[in-house]
Amino acid sequence: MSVIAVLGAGKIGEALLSGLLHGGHSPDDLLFTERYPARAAELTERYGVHGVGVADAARRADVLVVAVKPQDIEPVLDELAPLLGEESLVVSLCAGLPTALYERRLADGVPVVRVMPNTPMLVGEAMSAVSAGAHATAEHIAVVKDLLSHVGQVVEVPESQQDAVTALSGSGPAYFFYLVEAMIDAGILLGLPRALAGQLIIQSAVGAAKMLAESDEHPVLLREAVTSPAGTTINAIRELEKHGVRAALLAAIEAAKDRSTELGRAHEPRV
Ligand SMILES: NC(=O)C1=CN([C@@H]2O[C@H](COP(=O)(O)OP(=O)(O)OC[C@H]3O[C@@H](n4cnc5c(N)ncnc54)[C@H](OP(=O)(O)O)[C@@H]3O)[C@@H](O)[C@H]2O)C=CC1
Ligand SMILES: O=C(O)[C@@H]1CCC=N1
Repeated sequence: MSVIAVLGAGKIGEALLSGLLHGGHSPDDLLFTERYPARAAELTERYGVHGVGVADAARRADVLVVAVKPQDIEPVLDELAPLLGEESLVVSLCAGLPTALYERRLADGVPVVRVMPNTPMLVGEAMSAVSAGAHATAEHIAVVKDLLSHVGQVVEVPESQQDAVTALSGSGPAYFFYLVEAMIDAGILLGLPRALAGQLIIQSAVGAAKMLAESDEHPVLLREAVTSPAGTTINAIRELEKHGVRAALLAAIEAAKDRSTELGRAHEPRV
């Protein structure tokens, strides 16, 4: 099995380590780098995976997964540049950062695959989208797809769609958590105990997600089946429409896509 090093084991890096371990990877085949020794020690204790320096990771790993914040990428590229060659495989999870950035900064021919995953990776339910950079072959894509298939579903998309994917599925779990949080608050408003409101809404979300995943029916039809004539649901839907919730979602997701594009532009060469 290939050795995988996660550079920057924060929220998504840790989710990947945890997901891969749950998916059957051995801790001996995983490495990570972290800036602070206390964070590294915490991860080693939690997962039995070893923290190493970037040079060690580059030497020992077959696949280097970059999971630092886009704003922190420059020093990581400086460190990696003299260490990697065509036999390496770099996988970037960073929102907005194009494969061309890595290709400009790393040695000629280093293959790079851009991936947008999401945090349900922690429970083996990630949605990941992969795109090949200029030097990544079908074999590199197959390696990355296989890796990510241990922690959820994987699709391949043209890199030109990655900012939109980031706004939809990369950030997507946050929108659902936000809705659940607001709906639990509605339960509180109606006088229910918080624990009960939480149970009612979370199980409704799980059930609705399962129906969406397992039935062939369009979400509109699933919603219509809940919306009885002159019943309760239509009163709620009228309020959602009145408050522009659909338009708010369109605008919110467009704003997330714009930010992803902006994060990439921040690293374009100055002319
Ligand atoms: N969170 C999410 O849901 C998703 C995030 N992503 C992408 O993943 C990347 C990471 O995001 P997220 O996990 O949320 O962010 P975090 O800040 O939680 O994780 C980044 C980690 O990288 C560490 N780090 C920074 N620089 C270095 C370095 N030079 N060497 C080693 N470690 C370093 C940070 O340490 P320190 O804390 O000390 O700064 C931190 O632990 C981003 O690019 C983001 O766009 C993609 C999909 C989903
Ligand atoms: O908010 C962010 O920038 C990252 C990328 C997608 C999800 N979280």
